[in-house]
Amino acid sequence: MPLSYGSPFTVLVVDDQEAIRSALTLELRQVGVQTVWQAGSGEEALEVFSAKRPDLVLLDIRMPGHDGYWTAQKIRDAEPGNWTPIIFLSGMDRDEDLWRGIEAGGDDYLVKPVTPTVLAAKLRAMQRLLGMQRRLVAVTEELNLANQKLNELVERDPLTGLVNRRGMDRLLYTEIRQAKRDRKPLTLMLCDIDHFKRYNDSAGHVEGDICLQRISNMLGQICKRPSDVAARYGGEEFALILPDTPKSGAMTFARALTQMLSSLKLPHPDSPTGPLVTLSGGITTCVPDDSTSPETLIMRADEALYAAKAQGRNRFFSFEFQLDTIEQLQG
Ligand SMILES: Nc1nc2c(ncn2[C@@H]2O[C@H](COP(=O)(O)OP(=O)(O)OP(=O)(O)O)[C@@H](O)[C@H]2O)c(=O)[nH]1
Repeated sequence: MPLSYGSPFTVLVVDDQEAIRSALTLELRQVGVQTVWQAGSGEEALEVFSAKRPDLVLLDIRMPGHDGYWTAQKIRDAEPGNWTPIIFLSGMDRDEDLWRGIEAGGDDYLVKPVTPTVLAAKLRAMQRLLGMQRRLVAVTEELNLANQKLNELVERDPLTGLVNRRGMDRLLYTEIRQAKRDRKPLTLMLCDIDHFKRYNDSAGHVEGDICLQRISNMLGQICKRPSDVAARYGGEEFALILPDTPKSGAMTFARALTQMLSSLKLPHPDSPTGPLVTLSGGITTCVPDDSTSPETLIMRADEALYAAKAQGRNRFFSFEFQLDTIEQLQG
């Protein structure tokens, strides 16, 4: 009685004797296999295998030229990480022959002649294994995807959608190493919304959250290069990691950022600095060496931020440049 294979099941029959190939093909068709490909040698088997990717290989051992052991080994080499069941069909019935077949990469070993019932039973068993292997691959892929998503979520700030502190720490570490390798300048900016406590106290926390989201959108937009990163560093503090950005470029970037923010005209309900939401920022730029660490960069940027606040807020300051964005405009 023909077996039902659910999805189409394809078999490659490899035997140097045409009569055996034809007889096996007939038997396979009788037990319900829709597609059977044939190959008369090891080399031909490899060609057909690569082109057709059958679900199962029935492989003769003794063939002129390359034998079945060689062919099985080559098939295994041709599909790293994959598995196509290989059943050896041979007239050799010693235990050592069976052992060698399994060692060479075969999954089962049948002694010719094989009755249709035995062949059907073996096909059924291999098909079951193949189904399990495919499910395993699918589940592994799903798991990898879920892990990837989870990692992304773990490094995302839910309120603003920016990279969070955890992600920033990882990326900063990576970028320091990269910049050190490339001997390229790396800039870190820490920015802080001015008088944000007063904003919250006056407009309420919900409005405060919306303000944080608007600033985050703007920071995300201004980071145009794929390697630039905008992160939410803390409550109302943000960090920008700008690879391959020298001191002068960092100041230009900070000026553009300030202009973009002022063009947004976000009202601040209670700021001594003015009627609009403003940012202060600390900038540090260096070509990292062995002494550079995320901590040292963050500390330097934080000190510069403190200086920007002390100089009157609504400006970005860089110790390396010894200028803030206001002085630079005036100069
Ligand atoms: N709405 C909202 N507020 C936050 C969030 N995280 C931190 N804050 C607020 O941000 C404010 C930060 O206040 P401070 O550190 O005193 O700084 P500031 O008022 O901005 O003053 P300066 O930085 O000196 O200009 C606090 O009132 C926090 O409650 C948040 O997720 N949502």
